[in-house]
Amino acid sequence: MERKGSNQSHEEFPMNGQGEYSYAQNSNHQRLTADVTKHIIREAMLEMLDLETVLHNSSNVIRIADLGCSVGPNTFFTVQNFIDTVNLKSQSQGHGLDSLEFQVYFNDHVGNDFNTLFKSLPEDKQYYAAAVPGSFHGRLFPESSIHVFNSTYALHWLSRVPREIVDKNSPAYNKGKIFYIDEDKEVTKAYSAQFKRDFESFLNSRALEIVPGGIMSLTFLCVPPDTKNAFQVLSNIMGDVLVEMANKDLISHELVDSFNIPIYTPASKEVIELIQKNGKFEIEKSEFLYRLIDTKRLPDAQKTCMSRRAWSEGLFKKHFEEGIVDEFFIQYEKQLAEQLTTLFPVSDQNYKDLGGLFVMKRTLV
Ligand SMILES: C[S@@+](CC[C@H](N)C(=O)[O-])C[C@H]1O[C@@H](n2cnc3c(N)ncnc32)[C@H](O)[C@@H]1O
Ligand SMILES: [Mg+2]
Repeated sequence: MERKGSNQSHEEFPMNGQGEYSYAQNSNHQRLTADVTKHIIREAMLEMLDLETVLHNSSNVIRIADLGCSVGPNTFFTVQNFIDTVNLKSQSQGHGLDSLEFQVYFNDHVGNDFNTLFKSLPEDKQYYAAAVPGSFHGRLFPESSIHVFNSTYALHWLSRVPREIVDKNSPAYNKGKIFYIDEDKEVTKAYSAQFKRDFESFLNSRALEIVPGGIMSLTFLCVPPDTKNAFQVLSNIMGDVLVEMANKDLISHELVDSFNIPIYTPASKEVIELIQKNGKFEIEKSEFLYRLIDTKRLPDAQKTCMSRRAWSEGLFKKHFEEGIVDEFFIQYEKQLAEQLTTLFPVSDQNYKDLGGLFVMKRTLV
């Protein structure tokens, strides 16, 4: 049997597929983002997309891939927006609606619940659906085969926990914490370096797979300038709860020390620099989502806990004994109830729903 806590380099932590804590039932925030970004993506795409160029007179099939699609329903909504937009463009370029066919590839880790995803495909969908299992940090498609790439709320996942932060002899060893804080320069540096390696390899793979003139839209956690990193604050409260549980001998300190969340929330500047350094994509739009989403919602401890549980439960179950996971989330919700309104006063407009949207076009080669 796999030893608990021994597998920090393993990269796969799929969202919950079904039930009360499922991603489908606890991804409203991501859905809200999709609503907000829909029009920006559409506008940018109408501006940038040239069907004559991307189809290259070879076929009438448009291939769209959603990377890190999870189990739905958000991915269906996102994909439909791309199809509607391509159809609009097609009309305006005089192609006529009937001439185009759509192939949609749903990508996620092999362990993703693709059955749940495919069982809930919209009945009236206007595309052919296929699954593409595997990590988007590497190659997924043949060269020059995809016209539109999308990824929503997935690219902040690292391919692994950075080596240094679990190495007891490294200055970046993250003892007693499960995430980075900006003040801890060595740990932050290790996280940032891992993101850089991962994002570079993502961009290199996509640059090969997308056709010249193809469109890529990326939305993920990322920190606009001068903004409080709410994701970081909420993650470190998780760490405090674990340390508290270890102090009560419910889990071992060793297990807490070796546990780390493999997510990085880059600064928007870091992302833009990496795209520019890669040189294969021209950015048409970069927007910060915190300005766009309604910030008047009260922080709600239960909802916050549920939505974080939907994406993180797999991580916890893999590392700790399954029996303590419920107790952990009960304690976490209690802590959130005590701290949320003080940490994030409603009057503070600068912390919520941080994220970045980057819409770009593959340069012509
Ligand atoms: C928070 S969900 C987002 C789902 C959906 N895109 C949405 O907006 O609701 C993140 C998804 O990214 C997937 N993911 C993370 N890293 C990945 C990787 N390297 N390759 C493929 N999928 C990945 C996770 O398995 C998860 O299903
Ligand atoms: Mg740790």
